[in-house]
Amino acid sequence: MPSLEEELFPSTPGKFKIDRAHTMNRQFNRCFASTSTMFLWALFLIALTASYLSFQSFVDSGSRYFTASWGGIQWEKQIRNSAQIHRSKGMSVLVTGAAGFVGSHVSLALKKRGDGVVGIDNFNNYYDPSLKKARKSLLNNQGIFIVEGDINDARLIAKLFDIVGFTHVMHLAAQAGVRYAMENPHSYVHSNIAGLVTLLEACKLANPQPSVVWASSSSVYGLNEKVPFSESDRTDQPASLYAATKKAGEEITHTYNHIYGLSVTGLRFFTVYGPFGRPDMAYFSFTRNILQGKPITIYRGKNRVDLARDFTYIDDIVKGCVGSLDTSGKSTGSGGKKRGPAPYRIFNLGNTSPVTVPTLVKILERHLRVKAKRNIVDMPGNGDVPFTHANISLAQRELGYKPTTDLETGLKKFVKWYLTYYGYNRGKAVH
Ligand SMILES: O=C(O)[C@H]1O[C@H](OP(=O)(O)OP(=O)(O)OC[C@H]2O[C@@H](n3ccc(=O)[nH]c3=O)[C@H](O)[C@@H]2O)[C@H](O)[C@@H](O)[C@H]1O
Repeated sequence: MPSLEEELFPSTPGKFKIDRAHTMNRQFNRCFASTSTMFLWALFLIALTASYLSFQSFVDSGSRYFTASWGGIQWEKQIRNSAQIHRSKGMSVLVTGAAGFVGSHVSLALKKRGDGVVGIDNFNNYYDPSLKKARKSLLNNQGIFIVEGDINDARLIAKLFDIVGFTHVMHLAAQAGVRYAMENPHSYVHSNIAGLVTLLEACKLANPQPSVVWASSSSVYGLNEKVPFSESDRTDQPASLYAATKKAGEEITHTYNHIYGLSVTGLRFFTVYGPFGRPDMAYFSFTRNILQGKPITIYRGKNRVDLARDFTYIDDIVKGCVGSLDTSGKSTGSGGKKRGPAPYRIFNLGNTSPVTVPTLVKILERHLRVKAKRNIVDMPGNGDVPFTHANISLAQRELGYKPTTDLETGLKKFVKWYLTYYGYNRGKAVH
C-alpha cells in the first residue's frame, strides 16, 4: 500500500514531480515568505499612517485648542441676530465675560434698551460654572448669544469682528479675586494681561475701531492711605498680584490709546455685590456658611482695626458702565493706524460710604435671621488692603453716575435672590 508520501509524491517518473513539487514548495515558501513580508510591510505602513494621522490631529487640535466649539453658518447667524440694534443711534457691543457677574447684568441692561449685544465667555471653573450657565440662559432668553471662547483666542476675536462691526467693547472678562492670586498667579497674567492684549490687538485692527470700556479695580490704590481714593492718587503700590495686573491693564490700555487712537475708559470697581454675584466674595460665602451653620472667618486689620469696603451695588455699577459706553467718544484709528487723539479716561465707580466687615455680617444676620458663627483672625499677608473708599465726583460729573443703593438695601435684595435661587432649605444649599 503506497504510503501517503508516495501517493502524494509517486516514485516514477515522479522525480520530476518531486522536484517540481519541491520547486513549487520552495516557490510557495518564497511566495508565502514574500507575502508575509508584504503583509508585515503593509501592517507597518498602516501603523505608520495611523500614527501620522493621529499625530496630525493632535497637532491640529493643539493649534485649534481654542476654536473647537465655534464656527459655522448657524453660529454666525446667531451672532448677527444677537448684534442687531433695535433703537435709533444704538450701539453694537461685544461684552467679554458676559456670563460673569457684572457682564451678565450689563448685557441685559444694554439689550433691554435696544442695543445689540454679543457675549463671549470661557466658562472657566474659578467658581461654580453652573451659575455662569444659569446667567447664560437668562441672557439667551433675552436674545443675547454668548460665544463660548477665550479672549486669548486671537482667531476667534478677529472672526467676531469680521462678522460684526462692533461700535463698542465692554471688556469685563478677567481673573478676579484678590487672595486667589497667591494660589494661581499665572491665571491672572493669562486673563488680565495676555488676554487683554489679544483683545486690544483685535480692537486696534478693526475697521472702524470700537470704543473700549473695561474693568479695572479699586485694588489699584493698594497701600494708598489718602482717603477717599481719587483717580489722581498714586497707584504704584499694589498689595496683590491681582491689583498689579489691573494696574498693568491701565498702562497697557494707555499705550493702545496713545499709539493706535483707541478710545479707552477704565472703570475702577469698588467691591461689587448683588444678585447673581460671585460665590468667592465675602458677602456671598458668608451667606452660604451662615445658612449652613458653618463658621465664617472675619479678617481684622492691624491694631484690631476692622477692615472696611466701599461695597457697591450691581445696579449702580451697571449704570456707571452704560454711562461710560454712552460717553466714551470715538476711536480715531483704523486698521492699526492712529488718525488723531482719542479719549483716555479712568473713573472710580464706588458707593462713597465704606462699611466694616463685621457690620456687613450683622446686616446679613438680620436679613437671614440666622446668627453667624464668627471666627475672627488677624488679616494674613494675603494681598488684602485694610479699607477702600471711593471719591466719585469725576464719574458724577462726566457720566452722571450717582449710586442710590446702600448696603442694607442691596444685601436685602441679594438675600432674597439667594434664597430663591438656592432654595430656602438652609442647611442643604448645594453650590
Ligand atoms: O474692589 C475691587 O476691585 C475688588 O473687590 C473684591 O475684592 P474684596 O474687596 O477683597 O472683596 P471680598 O473678597 O468680598 O472681601 C471683602 C472684605 O471681606 C474680607 N474677608 C474676605 C473673605 C473672608 O473669608 N473673610 C473676610 O473677612 C476681606 O478681607 C475684605 O475686607 C473682588 O473680589 C475683587 O475681584 C475686586 O473686584
